[in-house]
Amino acid sequence: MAVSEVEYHLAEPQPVEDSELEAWYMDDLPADQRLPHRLKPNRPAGVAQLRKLGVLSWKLNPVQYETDPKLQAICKVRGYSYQDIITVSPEKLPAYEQKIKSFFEEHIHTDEEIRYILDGSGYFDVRDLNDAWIRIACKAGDMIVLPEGIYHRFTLDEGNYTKAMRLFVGEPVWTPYNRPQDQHSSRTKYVERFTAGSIPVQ
Ligand SMILES: CSCCC(=O)/C(O)=C/O
Ligand SMILES: [Fe+2]
Repeated sequence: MAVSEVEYHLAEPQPVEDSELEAWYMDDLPADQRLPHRLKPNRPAGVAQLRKLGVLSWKLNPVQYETDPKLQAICKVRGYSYQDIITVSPEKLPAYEQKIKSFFEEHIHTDEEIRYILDGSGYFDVRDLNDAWIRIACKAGDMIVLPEGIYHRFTLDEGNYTKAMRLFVGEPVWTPYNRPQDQHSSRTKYVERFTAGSIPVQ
């Protein structure tokens, strides 16, 4: 079905100037992965910077996720035809220890990673173009898209609980390809799209 102008408008990612998403450069101390790992002093990473890495974000109302016209417009415009809900917590996630370990292994995917936090919170870490870690704090209402080929990982924070919608174009493929993947076609495509001088693609 054709996308209307209203739907295009609703589906636009958060303008960088009024985004509430908080992100910062990480220290590399070997403490619990669920701690914030902020540098001292803190070095924030703005949404404008995340956009240059191809990371998109929206602020949605998680209370109305089943009927939200904005979420519906994003799905229509971007072709997200698949949705499911995952609860990440020691009590609710089968094979919790194994899964949490694999989420935190640095990896890429052959497609976008699209997550909408419905409840709780957690951290998505992404590598910037100089290979430094940026930690993105996601809480209820935050929807983010990590582009194909970006090195990333996920951890719960100290709240130990997140409930997230996973979205996908077509049949989902969750396979992580752990680093190093520098010759993988998804990685080389990412590097070509986002290295300095290139124009970020939405
Ligand atoms: C909050 S969803 C769990 C993390 C995940 O699905 C993933 O693929 C991390 O890279
Ligand atoms: Fe992932």
